[in-house]
Amino acid sequence: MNHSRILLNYFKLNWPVYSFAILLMIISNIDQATIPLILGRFTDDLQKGDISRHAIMNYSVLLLVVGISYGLFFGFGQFLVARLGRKFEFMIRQRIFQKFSVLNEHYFSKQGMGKLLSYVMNDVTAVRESISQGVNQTTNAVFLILSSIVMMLISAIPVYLIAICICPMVIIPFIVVYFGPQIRLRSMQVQESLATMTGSAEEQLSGIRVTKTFAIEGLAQKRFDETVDQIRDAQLRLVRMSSLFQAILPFLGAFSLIFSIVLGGYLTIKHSITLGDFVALTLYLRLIVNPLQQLGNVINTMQRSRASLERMNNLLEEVPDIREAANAKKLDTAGHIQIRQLSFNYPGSDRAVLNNIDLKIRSGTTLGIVGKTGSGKTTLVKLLLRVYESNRGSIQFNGVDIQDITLESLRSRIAYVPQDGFLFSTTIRDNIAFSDREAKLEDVEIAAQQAFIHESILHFTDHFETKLGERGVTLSGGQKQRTSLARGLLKKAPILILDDSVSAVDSLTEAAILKSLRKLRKNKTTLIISHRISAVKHADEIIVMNDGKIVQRGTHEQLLLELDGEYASLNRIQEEGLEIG
Ligand SMILES: Nc1ncnc2c1ncn2[C@@H]1O[C@H](COP(=O)(O)OP(=O)(O)OP(=O)(O)O)[C@@H](O)[C@H]1O
Repeated sequence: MNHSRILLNYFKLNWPVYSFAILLMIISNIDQATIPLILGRFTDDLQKGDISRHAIMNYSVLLLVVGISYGLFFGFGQFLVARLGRKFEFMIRQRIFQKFSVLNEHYFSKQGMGKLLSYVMNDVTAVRESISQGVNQTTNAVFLILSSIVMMLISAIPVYLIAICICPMVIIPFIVVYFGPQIRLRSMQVQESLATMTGSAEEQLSGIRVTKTFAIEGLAQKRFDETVDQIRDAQLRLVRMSSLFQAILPFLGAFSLIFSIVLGGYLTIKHSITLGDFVALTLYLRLIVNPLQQLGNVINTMQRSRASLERMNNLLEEVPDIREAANAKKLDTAGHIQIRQLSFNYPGSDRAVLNNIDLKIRSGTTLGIVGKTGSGKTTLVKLLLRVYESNRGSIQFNGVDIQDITLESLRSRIAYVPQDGFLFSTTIRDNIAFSDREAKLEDVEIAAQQAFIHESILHFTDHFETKLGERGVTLSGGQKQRTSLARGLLKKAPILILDDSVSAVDSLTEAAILKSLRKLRKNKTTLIISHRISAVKHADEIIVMNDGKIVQRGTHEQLLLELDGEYASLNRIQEEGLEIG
């Protein structure tokens, strides 16, 4: 896999601006490389003693022109490169987010939110910095070194003297080859530990309420501290290695200068070169040390960002587990839902969560699903929504296999109300009108009435415009569930799935909601998952699930007749408060 492809594509797309910026920087470096030459000539003129006021003036103006033009060219070139870097950052963040929206639940549960946040924040920034610094500093360094060498050759400094003085710096590429991979490995460890810390911070903050009620802030702190310690250790290992690498470069530069004063000084005394040449030579060598160090910096940054680039690239190339078939069709009518011999295990697990499920949900009927926790009820719904998919057995909507239906049309035909419906930090109205941002306030109000949350909303100062979340109102568990239910009802989908959606609501309100739903969903397909018999007893059919299998099916009355059955036991406990058999 070519990890640099994202960068290459970006460079290809923006090559005119990059070329122009690089040209500006090349000119600025040529400018800068003339300074030692000018100072060398000035020294020679000074030594000859025939320097006039006019000549001093000329040298001054020349240096001023060089300084100003250097500043202009260099500044504008750098600005263009930095701007392109920011554009890259912006574009990649958008692409990553687009990718997140097509990836499936399995990917998110496998990766963890903290890691994914770290991709969006740390990795993208690391790559952007490496592009900007890479282009700026590499261009500067390479062209300053080249122009300096050319200028030295143009002057009367003997080639052998230049070669000897530059000799110690030739070792630099070998040092880079030695240090590069080690720096890369250590920087990968830093990025990994940063991601772990972000994940831990995210988890600790999300669970802060639980932590506080259990009074275990100390334990939470300890867990977080461990991740910070990991970062510190990884950072220190990286800093040690990079500092050693960075220190060797100027050290070699100092060697070059020693050579120049020993050999150059000797040649000056012998009058083989002029004092001006000697001054120019030392100035050039000084001038070259910085760009060489810059090259080191660039290599360091590049090595560091390679790991980030690799992760970003892997993410962008991640193929969603669930994809639409090329010839997928829109689901026009939801129709009957037919499930045949459906079995399923979650990716990476060999435990069958669903086992040979055979079920027909006739269009316009209500199906009740009960069963112990972990018996596979929610999993069945996830397969109906194609959040996960199984290759054992089949699901058909209106006679069409689920895999031949477009994901958008499938999911827009189903309104799913989970037990813990997530509410966004926006207004109550926006939360309810989630599936249709253009919905009229009137429709939002009707949905709220149907979910029996309307009255509570009117108690808030801003009514439906009340903000929820961080800087807004916090709803109770039951209010949250009813808001989430209103969101599902507003969708007016042909299929409604309530997954334990009113479990946090008091019994009286629950009964009222269910009664109103029966009217509302008359002749519309509805699936009600619940632990309470009262929620499903009016359903046209009820299935009882146990360990991934349907162990009983029938109407409420039929199931009650099976006295030894799970359903009758559950009913006895709930209705009559009796112990199981
Ligand atoms: N993403 C997942 N990865 C692996 N296993 C999972 C995943 N989600 C659920 N499971 C497992 O699948 C089994 C069935 O879970 P499911 O959520 O379908 O049960 P449920 O009947 O809806 O339970 P409840 O009544 O408590 O909501 C459980 O053992 C659960 O641990």
